[in-house]
Amino acid sequence: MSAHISEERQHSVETMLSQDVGKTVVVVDFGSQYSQLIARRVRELRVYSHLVPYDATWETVSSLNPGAVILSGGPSSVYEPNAPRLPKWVLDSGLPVLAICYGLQLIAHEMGGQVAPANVKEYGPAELQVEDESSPLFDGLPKSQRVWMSHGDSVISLPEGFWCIGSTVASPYSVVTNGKIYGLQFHPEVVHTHYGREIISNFLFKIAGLEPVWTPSHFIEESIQRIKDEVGQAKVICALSGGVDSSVAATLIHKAIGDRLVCIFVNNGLLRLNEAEEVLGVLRDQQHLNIRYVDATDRFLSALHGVMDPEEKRKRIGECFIRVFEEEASKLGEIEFLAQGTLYPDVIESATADTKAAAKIKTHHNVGGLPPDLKFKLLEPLKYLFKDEVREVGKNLGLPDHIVYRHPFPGPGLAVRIIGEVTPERLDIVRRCDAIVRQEIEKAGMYREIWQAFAVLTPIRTVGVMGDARTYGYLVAVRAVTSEDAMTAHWARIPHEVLDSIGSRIVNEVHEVTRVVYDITNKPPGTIEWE
Ligand SMILES: Nc1ncnc2c1ncn2[C@@H]1O[C@H](COP(=O)(O)OP(=O)(O)OP(=O)(O)O)[C@@H](O)[C@H]1O
Ligand SMILES: O=c1[nH]c(=O)c2[nH+]cn([C@@H]3O[C@H](COP(=O)(O)O)[C@@H](O)[C@H]3O)c2[nH]1
Ligand SMILES: NC(=O)CC[C@H](N)C(=O)O
Ligand SMILES: [Mg+2]
Repeated sequence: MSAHISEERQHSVETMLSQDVGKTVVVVDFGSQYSQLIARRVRELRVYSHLVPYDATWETVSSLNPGAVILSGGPSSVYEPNAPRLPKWVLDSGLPVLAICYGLQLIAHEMGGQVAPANVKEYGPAELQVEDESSPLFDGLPKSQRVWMSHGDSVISLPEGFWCIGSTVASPYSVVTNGKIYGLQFHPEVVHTHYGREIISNFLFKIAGLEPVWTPSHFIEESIQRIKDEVGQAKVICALSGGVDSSVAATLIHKAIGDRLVCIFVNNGLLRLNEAEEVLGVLRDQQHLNIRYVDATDRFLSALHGVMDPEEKRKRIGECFIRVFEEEASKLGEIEFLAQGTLYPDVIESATADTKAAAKIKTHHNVGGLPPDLKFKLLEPLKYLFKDEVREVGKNLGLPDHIVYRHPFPGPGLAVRIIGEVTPERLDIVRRCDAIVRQEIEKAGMYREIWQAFAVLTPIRTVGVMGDARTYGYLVAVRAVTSEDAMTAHWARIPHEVLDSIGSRIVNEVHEVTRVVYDITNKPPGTIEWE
């Protein structure tokens, strides 16, 4: 069933893309850490960009209305036996190609050149000398420029028909072309390459001849029209959490269909301190959305009774959400659509779920957690945006900053921040700890720079001493990360004084807790949430 859902979602995303946002730049992902970043850089230049795995078929790619191809870097070496190959469609399609790092090495290797381990491995900055100032790739750029390298292999001989247009001391073939394909040994997508943005821009506009038509406000107008067309005279319920994604989705849909939208905000008993009051205060009273508030605490907590396994928790929560939406819908007459604030990373994950490279990490309640007998059609107007792009749309829609910049909070809520069984007592403990973490982060003026900050309650008990007496209570972990899109994250370098006040406040104010630790795991290898 989930494979079926993912095909359907993939199909509808492709249909929408080809109609509304101009040509797409297809980024072929060979496993680089920066593949996502390449797609973002292209969109920052107002051209829509879509990431596909290296084994995507031409059928998939052609349905995206491609205007150019970018090959990403990657950890493999082209001469290794199982290294990812160049998809045949790349050359057959005749599309303009920008090949970065591993991408360049693949082009050289597969078109008759040679790649070998370099004498000097290059990680970090290098000075690029432009050899051909008349190349459109370097239009308007200086002859010498700082670029950023990260490679152990190098191209040592060029395929027929290629010539060199830029070099560094360690990499003579840093920039090569045959007039249609452009290869770069360095990474134009990282900010350390001083003219990276300009190089990508020259490729898009001067070489591939694309149009910069993809913008947030363009997106708003287009998607309002699209929602009107898709929904017709039907009614929609929107699953609204107060998070930025569903608030932006609901606002767009409200603009499109007015009162035929009813939002459902579910208190699942797994929310943060005062969350229900705050969300209703802002979205109902200030933004004038039509919101039904459903307190389904008992239903969720009894579904979670005795459940220890994280995946089982997520499945039960996903199911409870849908049952609540169904019950509410039945009170509202004929409801055809369920709207959700699903984002592009969810679509990528579901689209690649059945390829050999993708592993199931966890079931996001709004994607993999949907029951097979779902009777609504899904309406997901944000499903090809990243979080920071959604924030930009939100700002353009006039949503207040505290919604636009609100930290993400997962639908399964505090349930995935309690290791082991979820009980009312444990929820109360983790909720109070979480409030302290957030208050201290805000007080330190760090709210915006941090992606998410929260507390996790472990079932471990440890000994302490307070007022000369022995204590024995829970171990709480504090987690704070920085991230661009939650696909990767770093643990946040919070100043020791701030950690100190978080730690002492938790132990002093939440008596059930005797010890606080700080989580210093990046993603990967960790995930942001503990379950
Ligand atoms: N308590 C809730 N009540 C109703 N719908 C919810 C609730 N929690 C989550 N959802 C639905 O699930 C979707 C996914 O949740 P998710 O947390 O990823 O997004 P969000 O809450 O809108 O934004 P953010 O990621 O910033 O928290 C939401 O967009 C919303 O449609
Ligand atoms: O709506 C959601 N439903 C879920 O089931 C879910 N699981 C994780 N998250 C959020 O997604 C981001 C990435 O989280 P992980 O690194 O833990 O996978 C982080 O921002 C998490 O908070 C969820 N959001
Ligand atoms: N960043 C990359 O794409 C690296 C390519 C290849 N693995 C190398 O080390 O040269
Ligand atoms: Mg949320």
